[in-house]
Amino acid sequence: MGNKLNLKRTDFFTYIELNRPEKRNAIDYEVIEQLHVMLDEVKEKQEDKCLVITGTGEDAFCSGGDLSVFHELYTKEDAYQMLHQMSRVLFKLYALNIPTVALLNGLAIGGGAELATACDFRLAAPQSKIGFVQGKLAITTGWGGASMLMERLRPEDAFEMLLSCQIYSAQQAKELGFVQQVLGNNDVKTEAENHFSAWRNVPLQVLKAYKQRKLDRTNLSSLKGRIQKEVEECSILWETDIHHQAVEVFRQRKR
Ligand SMILES: CC[C@@H](C(=O)O)C(=O)SCCNC(=O)CCNC(=O)[C@H](O)C(C)(C)COP(=O)(O)OP(=O)(O)OC[C@H]1O[C@@H](n2cnc3c(N)ncnc32)[C@H](O)[C@@H]1OP(=O)(O)O
Repeated sequence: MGNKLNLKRTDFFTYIELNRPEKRNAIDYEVIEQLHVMLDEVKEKQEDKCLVITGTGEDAFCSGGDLSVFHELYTKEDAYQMLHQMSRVLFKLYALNIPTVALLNGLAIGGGAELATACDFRLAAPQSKIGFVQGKLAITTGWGGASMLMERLRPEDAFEMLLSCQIYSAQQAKELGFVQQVLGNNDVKTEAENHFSAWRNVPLQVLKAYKQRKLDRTNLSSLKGRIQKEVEECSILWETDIHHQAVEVFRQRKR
């Protein structure tokens, strides 16, 4: 079996690619652990200029937590451990010292939408769809995505996206300000690299300085506290029968 995550570098872009297309790039424990390691590597490596998070294939960017594994988490204490670990990954990504891009090559669902929210920019292939569907599973965003979404969008639009649990087209997500650009039909990485071509000539120290100015707009310790509350709230909901039943419906749907 291949790697569940790939780290690749071109002359300008550093890619972290989720590589579990058979599970719509769902995130399990190993992926969480590898994301921690890779983000530390990117932060410490002095030459990386722009981090792009994407998924393998054309179906999915990321379908959120791996329900074939996480359905075994039954109590709030069990759920907390996993949710807390992944919320730390997303905070690390949010606060990374270089610009970050979520390249939506397909569906970004549940925790996949949270992962996209942690990035500075979201570019979407035309077939992409985005949904904070957690409410349909009788939980809330458990990785800190709601707090980050409130920072990224007008609070009313963020609130609407979260409450509706709706799956939005790339174009609808652009209208809400979640997606900055819907890409054309060519290879998604080529499209994204063309979109950011003007950045190539900008010195790394300038890119890093502007990223810092962007981060300065957010009180990061306050954001961390809000994310912590989100993790705790989701852990409590995770324990309920209604959540376990909803996950079971998903797991049994093809049997
Ligand atoms: C845990 C944290 C929490 C958070 O904080 O946000 C979450 O992320 S909860 C998880 C939220 N995600 C979901 O509820 C998505 C569940 N998946 C789907 O709704 C659909 O699979 C899809 C993503 C809309 C794609 O639909 P479709 O294109 O029709 O493909 P399939 O449904 O046939 O899926 C193909 C294959 O992938 C497996 N799969 C998909 N998503 C997950 C997942 N999240 N976890 C584990 N496995 C997943 C799916 O089971 C299929 O495999 P087979 O059954 O073996 O064919």
